Order: sequence, then structure tokens, then C-alpha cells
Amino acid sequence: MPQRIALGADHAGFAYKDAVKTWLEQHDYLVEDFGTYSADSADYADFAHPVASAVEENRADRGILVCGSGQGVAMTANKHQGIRAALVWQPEIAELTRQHNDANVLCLPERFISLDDALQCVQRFLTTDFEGGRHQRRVEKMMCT
Ligand SMILES: O=C(CO)[C@H](O)[C@H](O)[C@H](O)COP(=O)(O)O
Repeated sequence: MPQRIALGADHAGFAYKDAVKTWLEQHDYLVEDFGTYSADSADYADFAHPVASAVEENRADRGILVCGSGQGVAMTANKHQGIRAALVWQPEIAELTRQHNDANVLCLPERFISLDDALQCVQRFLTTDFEGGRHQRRVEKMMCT
């Protein structure tokens, strides 16, 4: 069964969100796009909350969020129980945050990363497994549930 991906961005992440959406569809992921749908100014929390809720409520397997710096969407998503949203700016970090932190939401900073790197981050984030072991204990200590 294909992985279900919840996608969201504000105006500063709109262009990369659309490119990520195209990449995901080309690679047979099931995408739910929570907006924004234009480059008009918008508030990142209006898109980060629905993406985080979709993952939290198991309507999506993973979330991907984009804003200018990646910070606003990450902070917002991490307000949700069960969400481990990671700010990622290079592919190696995308891999590490899956292996060690079991991140379930990827947050990308459109204004500080090339599109090529952003797509590589998406690919590594979606194809890297959590390592468990000592990292399982640490993730459990991180969570408030
Ligand atoms: O990076 C962001 C939040 O962390 C947002 O995407 C905004 O781009 C940032 O806050 C700047 O806002 P602006 O309205 O684009 O100047």
C-alpha cells in the first residue's frame, strides 16, 4: 500500500511544496495537499496544524511542511502530541532524523535550500527506517504521551 503523505506550506514554501507534490505523485505516493495554493501571503500555522493533525490521527503516514526558514512550521507541528517534526536542510540530516529520532514530519526551509537538495531530503526522509535500539529509549523519553 502506498505511503500517505500530508503536505503543507505558507507563501514562502508554496513553490517547493508544489515541486514536492509533483515528485511524490511521480513516485506513487498518495498525497493530501493542505495548501496554501498560491504565493499570496499566508500564515504558516494555518497549514502546519492540519498536516500535523493528519499524522497525529493516522490519516497520513508522514507529513512534509515548507516555509521560508522551516522554523515556523516545525514549531507549530511540534505542539501536537505524537509529532516529531524535524527542521532539515541537507539530505544527511533527513536520513539521521529518521534513523535516530523517528521523525514523522519533515520541515524544509525554502529560502535556504536548493530545490534539488529539498527533493533529496524528501527522498531520504521517506525511505529511511528508524533504527530503534538505544534510539527507541531516547525517543520515548522525548515524548510526553
Ligand atoms: O519562515 C517563516 C516562518 O518561520 C515564514 O515562511 C515566513 O516567510 C517568515 O516568517 C517571513 O515572513 P514574510 O511575510 O514572508 O516576510
